[in-house]
Amino acid sequence: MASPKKQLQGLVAATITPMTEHGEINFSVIGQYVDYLVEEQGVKNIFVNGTTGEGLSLSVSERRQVAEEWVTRGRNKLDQVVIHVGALSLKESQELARHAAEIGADGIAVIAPFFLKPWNKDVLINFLKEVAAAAPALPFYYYHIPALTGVKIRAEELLDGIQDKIPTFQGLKFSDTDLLDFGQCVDQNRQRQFAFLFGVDEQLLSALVMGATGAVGSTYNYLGKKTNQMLEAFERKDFSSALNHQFCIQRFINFVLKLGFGVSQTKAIMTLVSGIPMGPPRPPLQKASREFIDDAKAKLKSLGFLSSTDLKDGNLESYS
Ligand SMILES: CC(=O)N[C@H](C=O)[C@@H](O)[C@H](O)[C@H](O)CO
Ligand SMILES: CC(=O)C(=O)O
Repeated sequence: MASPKKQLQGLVAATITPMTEHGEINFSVIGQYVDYLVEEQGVKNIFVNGTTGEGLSLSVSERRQVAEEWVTRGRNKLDQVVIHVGALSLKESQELARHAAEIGADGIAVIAPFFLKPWNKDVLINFLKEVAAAAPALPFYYYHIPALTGVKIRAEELLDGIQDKIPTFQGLKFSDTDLLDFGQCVDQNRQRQFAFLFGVDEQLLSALVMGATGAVGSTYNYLGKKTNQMLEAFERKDFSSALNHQFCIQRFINFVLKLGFGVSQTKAIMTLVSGIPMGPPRPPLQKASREFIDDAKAKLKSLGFLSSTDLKDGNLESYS
């Protein structure tokens, strides 16, 4: 069993993998990035090499280096560093799990393999179990993201009896809008000290009502402060303020979703708000358009997420 650790709570930023204009990983800005999250956004947990981090577009060697850099730079600054180690190859996934343990990460997360897919709960559990066993001292999180993996096995079903199979199981990152499934995960596991981490940032308040203990998301990179205000309002049972904060966040996310929003756009927005150059995404993804950036910038400004002194356009010069 994993050593009883402090439960993963509050906001977890799904980190972006910064890249150079030539498509190589830009390790040099990760130190600054850690400081930015902690000092400017009040976010002290990270989720590395996930969807936002283009984890599945990196080589195994790159994933190891990225994980190591975040753990090193985050030491004594971050509370927890969770590494996503999911891969299509069980061997690769196990290698990454072992590596996460070696470098002193605080946990590992795994998505369902999405090419040759598990067709039922037991088959999926078996795969996850083999990965978890490669890092027997690390808390294990299942990353449920059916829209991207195509694996629609309900999380509620998966969690039923999971600790018997995976003794290090510690929680769920739930990136889906099915609040019945999410609520039942919480309801049926109340006796257990699991972390229930919600992954749809624009609906977090509803998930808090349903029992979420934290959240992992891309927007906490740059809307962490605002989202923390929502969490605080919820804590003190000031639901009308909490709702106002959620609506404000929704106005931004709704706006960008309509323009077309994904990892590329997240990289551009983070560059704009933090001033730290995130660079382009890796193919098949393509850089966000100049038009997207102009529109997003105007929206961020009008919602008060970007003060005019924050504008660090220099880093966006390569967008055209
Ligand atoms: C599919 C995806 O990347 N989801 C992210 C995390 O799970 C979220 O943080 C979204 O980016 C966010 O909720 C906006 O839709
Ligand atoms: C959003 C998220 O959790 C991810 O990028 O994996």
